[in-house]
Amino acid sequence: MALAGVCSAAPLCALPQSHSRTRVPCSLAPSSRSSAPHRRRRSAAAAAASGSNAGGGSSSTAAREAAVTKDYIKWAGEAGIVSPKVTQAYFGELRGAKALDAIAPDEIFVTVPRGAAVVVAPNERCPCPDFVDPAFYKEAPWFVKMALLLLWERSRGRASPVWGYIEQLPSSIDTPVRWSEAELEELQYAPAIKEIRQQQAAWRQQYDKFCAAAKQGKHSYEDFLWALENVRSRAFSGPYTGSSVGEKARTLGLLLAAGGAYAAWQQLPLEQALNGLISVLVFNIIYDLLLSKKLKWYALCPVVDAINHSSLVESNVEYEYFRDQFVLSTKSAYRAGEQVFISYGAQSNGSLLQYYAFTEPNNPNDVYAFDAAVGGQKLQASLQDEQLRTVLVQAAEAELASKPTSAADDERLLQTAHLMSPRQRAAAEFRLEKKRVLERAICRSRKRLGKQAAAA
Ligand SMILES: C[S@@+](CC[C@H](N)C(=O)[O-])C[C@H]1O[C@@H](n2cnc3c(N)ncnc32)[C@H](O)[C@@H]1O
Repeated sequence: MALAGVCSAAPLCALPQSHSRTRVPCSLAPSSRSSAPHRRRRSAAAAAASGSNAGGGSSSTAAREAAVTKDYIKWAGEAGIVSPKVTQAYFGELRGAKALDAIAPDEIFVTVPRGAAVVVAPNERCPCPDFVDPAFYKEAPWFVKMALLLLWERSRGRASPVWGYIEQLPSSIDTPVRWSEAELEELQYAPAIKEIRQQQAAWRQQYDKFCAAAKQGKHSYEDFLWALENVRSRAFSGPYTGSSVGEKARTLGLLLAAGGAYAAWQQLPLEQALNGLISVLVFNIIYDLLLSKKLKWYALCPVVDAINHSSLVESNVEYEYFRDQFVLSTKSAYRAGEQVFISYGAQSNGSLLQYYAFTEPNNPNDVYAFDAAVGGQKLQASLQDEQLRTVLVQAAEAELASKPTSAADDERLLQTAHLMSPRQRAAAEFRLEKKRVLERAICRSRKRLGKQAAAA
């Protein structure tokens, strides 16, 4: 899931009202209805307790999962997370969040203090220099930094402030980064296969670098994947707003102490020295809010990230600057007992499969990219609308015809999905949706061509 764009629900000039809701929106970094291979993704703790990673439906597994959920809820409360209207629940095989009470549109129903989240901020010093070489941390991309933080926090066990969160994370997500070449080919979609191959190579490279930079113990590639997959399927990002007000207040305390000493030394009236210091502080805050929007920060927000995706809903994860907390609201209303959804952003099925391991049926953000050359001829920029459309329709039809299976074949296969491996099933769902995107585009274009011909 990526944290989004622009700033603040409250106007920036509202700065002096330091308890106004100055918020910065976030979105889930690069979405129940699909049947992803990892649908029943047990928590690391539940899997460890049974000594296996495979999903299972036994009553002892259910009991362990219930215990993990109970621990998680307890931990969340102690960490200051406020979410009285939602709880973790299973919807078939898929874990998600259930409304315990009616949730109104725009109501804030989850509040997560920054201290209960795992955060990567720009230019921040490596928080775990005993765990990994800070030089590697500094140069690593944000998702590797966050994966390192997860591994570090996990290694601390109950001493970690986020142990309750880490315990309930899925033990494995089985995104296509783990798939073999033959399994990837089943996707029947070249752009996705290419991206996943690149990701496989890049993650391996990062792992090798991590092994060289690790200062504590040995870490398997499986451990590294666990962390990266959780990060890529759960993190939010947003415009960076600088250090929190709490940190600013501590800085102010130091400045005041220094200011007092300075005033004494210079024989200046204390007030005058403090005025200067306070304006420095205000300037810093204004600077953070106004100028640092382009810098991004990333957060794993417990409870918020327990909620599944639907591209049919609108939701907001925002950071309240002055309260130093993340808050969640949606534009939808939910009744008690219903599954709650949020949006991870406008993501195509390519990115949903690659990072979240599922495909959303009828995803309005799905696209189909292909090389539109027909009969060896490249498209001419000078083609008129109608000609262009005709060529595109032909190219799209040729593309569909080139597939090893038709949409009807895939639909038939999926009728007996229980006979397929989870990866085969995920691949079939994905390629069927891609074919539907092409078919809809062809159908629309043919209609338009028909109208144009009738009008001529
Ligand atoms: C942010 S987590 C959401 C909570 C997660 N289901 C859990 O058990 O912790 C994102 C993951 O949830 C699953 N997920 C979210 N929305 C889904 C959907 N609409 N259909 C299937 N799986 C979904 C995917 O496995 C995805 O990687």
